[in-house]
Amino acid sequence: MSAGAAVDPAGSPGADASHADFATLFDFLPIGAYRSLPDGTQLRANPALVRLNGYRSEAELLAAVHDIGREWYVEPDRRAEFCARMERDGHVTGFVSEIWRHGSRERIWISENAHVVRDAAGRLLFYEGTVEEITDRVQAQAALRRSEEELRLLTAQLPGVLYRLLVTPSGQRRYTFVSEGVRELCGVTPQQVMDDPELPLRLVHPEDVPVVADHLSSPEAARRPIDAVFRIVAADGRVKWVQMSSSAASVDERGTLRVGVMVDISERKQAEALIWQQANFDALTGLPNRRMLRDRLEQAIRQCRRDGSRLAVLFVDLDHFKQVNDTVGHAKGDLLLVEAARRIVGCVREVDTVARFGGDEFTVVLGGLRDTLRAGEIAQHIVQALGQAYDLAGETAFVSASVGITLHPDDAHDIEDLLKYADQALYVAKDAGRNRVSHFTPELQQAAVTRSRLAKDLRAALAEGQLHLAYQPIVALGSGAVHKAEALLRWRHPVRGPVPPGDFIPIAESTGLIVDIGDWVFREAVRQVQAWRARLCPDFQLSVNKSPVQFVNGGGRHDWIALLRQAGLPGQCVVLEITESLLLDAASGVSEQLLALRDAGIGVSLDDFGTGYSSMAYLQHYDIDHLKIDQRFVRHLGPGSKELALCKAIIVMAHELGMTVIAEGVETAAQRDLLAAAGCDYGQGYLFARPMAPADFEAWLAARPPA
Ligand SMILES: Nc1nc2c(ncn2[C@@H]2O[C@H](COP(=O)(O)OP(=O)(O)OP(=O)(O)O)[C@@H](O)[C@H]2O)c(=O)[nH]1
Repeated sequence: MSAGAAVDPAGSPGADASHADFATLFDFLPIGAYRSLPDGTQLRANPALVRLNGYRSEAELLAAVHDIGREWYVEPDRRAEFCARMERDGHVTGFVSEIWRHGSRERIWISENAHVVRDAAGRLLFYEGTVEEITDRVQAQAALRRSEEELRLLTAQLPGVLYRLLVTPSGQRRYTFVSEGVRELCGVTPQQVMDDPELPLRLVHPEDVPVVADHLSSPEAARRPIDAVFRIVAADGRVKWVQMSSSAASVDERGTLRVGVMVDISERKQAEALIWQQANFDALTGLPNRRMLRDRLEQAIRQCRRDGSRLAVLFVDLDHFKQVNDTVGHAKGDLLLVEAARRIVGCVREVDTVARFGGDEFTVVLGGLRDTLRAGEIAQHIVQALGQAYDLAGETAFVSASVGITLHPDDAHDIEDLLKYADQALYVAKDAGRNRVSHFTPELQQAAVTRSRLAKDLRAALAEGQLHLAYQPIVALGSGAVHKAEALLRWRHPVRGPVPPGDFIPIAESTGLIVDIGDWVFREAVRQVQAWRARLCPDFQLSVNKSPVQFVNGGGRHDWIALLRQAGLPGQCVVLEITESLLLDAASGVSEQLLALRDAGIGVSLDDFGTGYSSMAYLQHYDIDHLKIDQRFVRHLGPGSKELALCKAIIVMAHELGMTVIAEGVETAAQRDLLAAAGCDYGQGYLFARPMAPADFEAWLAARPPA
């Protein structure tokens, strides 16, 4: 474009009709068209170009414009560039520049197409071209760029990756925005992803490709929302868990525009894995815990149903493990548990489950059993393995184990029953002396039901006055005098009648009821001894049994010594009968409690002597007043018998240690005479009398010849 009007724009006078046609086109073109000289002189401008420049007529424009190069382009260099290209190429296409709207000096954007027009001799005549105003387009693009930049800045600090993805109707994918977070998450740049839309797919962990591929399967799939969790392998090789959520933001003829976000959830996954591990496995031994055991057992039962095989559940419990803790300490106790777990695992196949059920109890599930005898063999093997010496950080310890076995489907079908029955079988193994294997039988279940009913009834028995004491005399063998008796607990069940003590006392002990019952027994005995001291003999003495359970937690709820004091009775009026097993328990403060009894003058009698551990060290260590020789020795007494030799030895030893001796279960005069001859102080048994109600006791005593 340039000033001046030297050249007739339509050509020489007499131009033909085709020129006139061109002139029409020129005038009505919706975009600007011009002719100018390389020096910037404007020759012609069509009405559209006149308007573009803010003039009313071509003449006005041509008169106003002098040098298009200097007057038009905002960047003066643009004209030089334009001319250089025209000279070099003979044309320019889509040449975009910012210019001044000539008439108003307003800045606008244009796009030019132009070419050089030469004469037949090749001499340059003029430039000819079109000008289209594209200000709106350029501004829209600039606005878009600005908003993209804003988006980039805004999202640069966000954890994870934000992206915009165009999926064309033919399924082609193009990322139109990827946030900076992709560097941190995937180790690639946003530009790399935008240049190579397949790159993100190549980062998906090979095993998780199906998770993602499903969403790419079709253009329809591209419109569905995605919420997927999968792994990626970042550019540096690190595997990360990511969660990707994306949905279609718009759908038009260009395709589906999706917006999405992908965040790193590796830490959450790790925490979940840890929580799962802690929820399902035992921290000490690493074995499945009770909860996981249930899952495994469920699976094993399903397998049995499918293939008709059987399974065995083994409850393995260490014997007297409490003593191990008490002797070597809890930390070494832990080492033993870990080693025990290892040994049990070593006894079974890899497909079997070994779980820690709790404390010192393990559960083994042997699946796919064809031969159920195998379960017993494995159980024996476990007992044997656990019975070997343990090296606990330099200290050697021994422990035995008991095992209860139950079978599916033979004994039970569901998990609850299987676990319950295995526990019942274990109870039997423990009861029979430990260090052994016991199988569940239906009778066990019956016995367990009876036990649980009795436990329920026993709670009511105390409140409802169903308990009472029977008294068995303890006779001085030398003189025949009776100044002592043992108070024995009896239960008359309203429906069952008398329940043997051997049936209900273990229940009272295992349920803790023995503490309340024991207190009642003591008070009742004190009341009785007070009465008999007044009526029968001023130094009458009653023995009362005290179970080891009553020594736990400081010895029960009531202070027996204070009770005696309140009754105005001396400690000497009662003797507490304890068992040897109590003395094994060094940790329960037994020693202190026994000392307190002695200080109060209450005698202590060691019951069933000779049947348990019978360690001489206990006799030396504790203050024991009386030894009761167990009836098993007395029953087989005969002249020259081993039992007689043992009784004699016990009597001599006890006397040497300052104790008196009472023989239990004396049933015949011969036994009485042998014991008396051996120096035994007292005898108790059916020969003299059975346990009796107080009135019967008094009548019996009254009927005896005086000592
Ligand atoms: N060292 C250690 N001891 C534990 C752990 N869990 C439980 N125990 C102890 O294990 C003992 C389990 O006692 P029980 O099974 O009731 O009794 P026991 O002494 O083994 O005797 P029986 O089972 O009747 O033969 C208790 O003394 C618990 O304190 C543990 O994680 N570590």
